[in-house]
Amino acid sequence: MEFTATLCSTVFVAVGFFILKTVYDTLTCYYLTPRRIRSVMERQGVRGPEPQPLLGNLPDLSTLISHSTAGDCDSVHHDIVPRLLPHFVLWSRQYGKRFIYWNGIEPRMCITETELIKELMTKYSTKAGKSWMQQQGSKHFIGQGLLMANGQDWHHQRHLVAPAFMGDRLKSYAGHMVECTEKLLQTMETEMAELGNCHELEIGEYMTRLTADIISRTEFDSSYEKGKQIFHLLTVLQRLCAQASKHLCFPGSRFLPSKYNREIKSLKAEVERLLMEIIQSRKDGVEIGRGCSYGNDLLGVLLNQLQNNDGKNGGGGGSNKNGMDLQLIMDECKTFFFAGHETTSLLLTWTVMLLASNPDWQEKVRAEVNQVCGSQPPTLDHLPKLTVLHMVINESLRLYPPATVLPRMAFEDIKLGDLHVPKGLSIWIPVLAIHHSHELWGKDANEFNPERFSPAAKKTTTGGGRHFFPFAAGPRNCIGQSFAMMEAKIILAMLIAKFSFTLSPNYRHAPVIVLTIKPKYGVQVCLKPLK
Ligand code: HEM
Repeated sequence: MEFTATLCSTVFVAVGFFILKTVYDTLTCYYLTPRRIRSVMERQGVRGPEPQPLLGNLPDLSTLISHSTAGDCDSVHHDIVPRLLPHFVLWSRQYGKRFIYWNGIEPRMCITETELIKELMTKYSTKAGKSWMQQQGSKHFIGQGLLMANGQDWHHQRHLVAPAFMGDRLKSYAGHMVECTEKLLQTMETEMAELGNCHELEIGEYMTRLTADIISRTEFDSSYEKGKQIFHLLTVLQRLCAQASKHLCFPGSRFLPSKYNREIKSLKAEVERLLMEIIQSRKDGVEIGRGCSYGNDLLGVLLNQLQNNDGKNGGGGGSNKNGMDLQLIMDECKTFFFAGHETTSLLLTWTVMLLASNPDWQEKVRAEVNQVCGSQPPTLDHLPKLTVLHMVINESLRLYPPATVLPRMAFEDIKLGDLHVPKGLSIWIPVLAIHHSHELWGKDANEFNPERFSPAAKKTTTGGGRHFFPFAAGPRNCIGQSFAMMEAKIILAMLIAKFSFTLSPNYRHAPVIVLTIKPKYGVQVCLKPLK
């Protein structure tokens, strides 16, 4: 009897404690922390629009964006900040260069001062990183890979992955890039021969196909066909995850056996099963002595790195740890595909749009390619000599940076210039607005002028790369930057040597942001084969 009473009172106390803790955590997360952050920032003069309870400034933000992007642009111009970031334009005018707004319950401080941005990116690569909200949004299709990792995990992964993107390893991917581009150009030529000589096509579609092909080949080489199948499933999975807001969403709803959740779960399982098959067959090959290394593709480099790490850590590290690292390798494979193919495809698509509407620059690039490469595809020796092409690519990345904002959440209190940034505050860097700033780039900031990236312009106050962050900066910059630049140069050089192109009258200039900057209706160009 006494025992039962004691048990009841213990359970009662435990349940009471649990309820109190849940109430306290909810109150802290939804009310106390945001209030504390707000008052710390207000004391430093950083203010912003009044937030609504729980929703923050999301309703204002979505109204502003849906108005500004309701129609197409009235001409092909590049003054796109008021269209794509109308909230930035409005709030920076009202509250100054630094302001704070609320994405639901998450406070976000927007900063545009490039000195502060560089300090944040170089000094605080482990003390600031990806927020829980960002990680949740992408965990089904990229998991805990490099892009979403934080702190020491990020540091460990960066160390593991870096050799795959450096020196001779990086150079060895050029052959795949040329091969895949040749195949695509051949397809385009055949299609054009069937349809007559001047042929209109949506170039974005072709560029997406090409960059997906290249990343499948560089990641999986001999297992390339299976790689393509995996990436197809990943694309479906990513689209499905993007629909999350249309489905019933409350704490714990992801555990419900709904049709939506089941579909995500089964696609994810299929992707991981196929990836594991490729990894296992590489490991078997080495273990039975058929090969002495895991291969020269990206996956092979990761598996070799893992083996070297195991060797250094005293061999094996236990099956549990090894199992964990294999999961990490699968996550990295998914991350490279996600981070590496759409961004590059958009860079290529916007560059074609810019060159199609600036025929003089198209001609300059073509003359340079012909002079440097002759009638051959570009080689590694040619690439550094394609300086005009390099300037054009940079200008395209300035006007249409695929990653329009860079988010970083402070995991502890940090000092940024004169600002005290409290733990839990997200810092948002509006790359697009910085790249279009008249103050930083001069009066012609919204014009296409690749000259600003010429070696001579670097010496002027508005030229060069001081305010240029398409690949972020510091230790946590884009690991695939050199890969992407090499790929973009090879593809554009080969395309421009084969075809001349103009913008089709059917092209509607309507950039939109859906994670990255996309042309809403694609980019229709008329291609003409060159002799
Ligand atoms: C034009 C093409 C590309 C652009 C504009 C671009 C841009 C960026 C940016 C801005 C970041 C920083 C994101 C952040 O921290 O919030 C980033 C990170 C990253 N990118 Fe790229 N990227 C491109 C191509 C690639 C390619 C080709 C790959 C791989 C094959 C790649 C892999 C990654 C990875 C793994 C990260 C995470 C790095 C880390 O957190 O340490 N990217 N990229």
